[in-house]
Amino acid sequence: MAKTPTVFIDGEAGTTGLQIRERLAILPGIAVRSIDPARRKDPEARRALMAEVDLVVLCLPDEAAKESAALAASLGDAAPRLLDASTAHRVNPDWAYGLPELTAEQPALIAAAPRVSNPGCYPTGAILLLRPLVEAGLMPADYPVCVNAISGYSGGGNAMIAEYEGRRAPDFEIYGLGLTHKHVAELQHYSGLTRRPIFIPSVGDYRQGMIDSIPLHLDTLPGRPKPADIEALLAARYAGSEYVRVVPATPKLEPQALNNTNLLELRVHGNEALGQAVLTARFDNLGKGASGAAVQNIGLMLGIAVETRLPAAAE
Ligand SMILES: NC(=O)C1=CN([C@@H]2O[C@H](COP(=O)(O)OP(=O)(O)OC[C@H]3O[C@@H](n4cnc5c(N)ncnc54)[C@H](OP(=O)(O)O)[C@@H]3O)[C@@H](O)[C@H]2O)C=CC1
Ligand SMILES: CC(=O)N[C@@H](CCC(=O)OP(=O)(O)O)C(=O)O
Repeated sequence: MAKTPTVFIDGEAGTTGLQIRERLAILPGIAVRSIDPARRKDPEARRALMAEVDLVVLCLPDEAAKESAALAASLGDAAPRLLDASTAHRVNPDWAYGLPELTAEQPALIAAAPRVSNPGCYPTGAILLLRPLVEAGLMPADYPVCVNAISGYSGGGNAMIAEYEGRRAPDFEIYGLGLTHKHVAELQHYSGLTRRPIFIPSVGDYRQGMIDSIPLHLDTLPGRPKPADIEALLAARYAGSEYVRVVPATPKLEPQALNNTNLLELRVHGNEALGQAVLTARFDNLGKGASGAAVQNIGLMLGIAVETRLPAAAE
């Protein structure tokens, strides 16, 4: 009988790590190995456990993720495969980008890669909206894109959760107004844009759920497409996708409807007479934006079927 693959989640007590652990706990095809909590930041203890497992999932701040990747590399031939949930390696060509829906080839690249970087929450939705348009020539690569987004406060990890749940944070705020948010690099790179997009995130007083929205003046696009043309392009691109769905436009949209799932909905809200449209992507920042996506990638990397929903949502 084939050996059950083993996984160590480095950072399993954090927001993302905990949700990956909960999802993996119900899978019979994977054995999760945990570190002694007292030694969870001890490099030697982490390195020793890395040597014993097939796959390490990094759910750490960027600097700690880089340190962990170096610890794994120091094991040479005994190094485990890595899946990094942080921002540290997302545009590093030595790491596969863990967005299986990016291209037809991406699932096979992820399945074979020694190192995979899980995408950022905000870029996941924006890339899935933009890349097909750029590839089809419907949007020029140098188009001046603006992405607005809202996240639940769990997107800021344990520190932001404590601020909101301790009533020490505003009900709503926009941020990243220096225009240098850490997600812009991967958003631009994997969308295929040559001009740096403007990205304006915001966070509200609710735990989880995310919407990216991208306004378009259709008369500035080649061929002046109608909203229905864009919707048809996206629908054809994601036909048959297990998790990404193109669904009808709605006059209003709230961000929490897909929580605890790995689903992502794309919409084209448009007004043909005005020549304007807004593209939206709705998903769970902790689901397809983090832990659900990580479990999807773990399934591809280990070649096993996985359940990407949280156990409560799967009932
Ligand atoms: N939350 C989200 O929606 C998303 C998060 N991510 C990314 O996932 C990663 C983890 O984020 P998140 O779970 O939100 O963060 P949290 O702050 O909730 O968790 C991080 C965990 O890492 C631990 N940790 C910190 N430094 C070390 C270290 N040197 N060695 C071992 N453990 C360490 C922390 O312990 P302690 O608290 O004791 O310091 C904590 O348990 C980040 O890179 C984040 O950017 C990605 C997508 C979405
Ligand atoms: C609300 C909030 O603060 N969100 C975080 C993004 C979530 C995150 O940490 O994302 P990645 O690890 O995927 O890059 C932020 O804007 O920095």
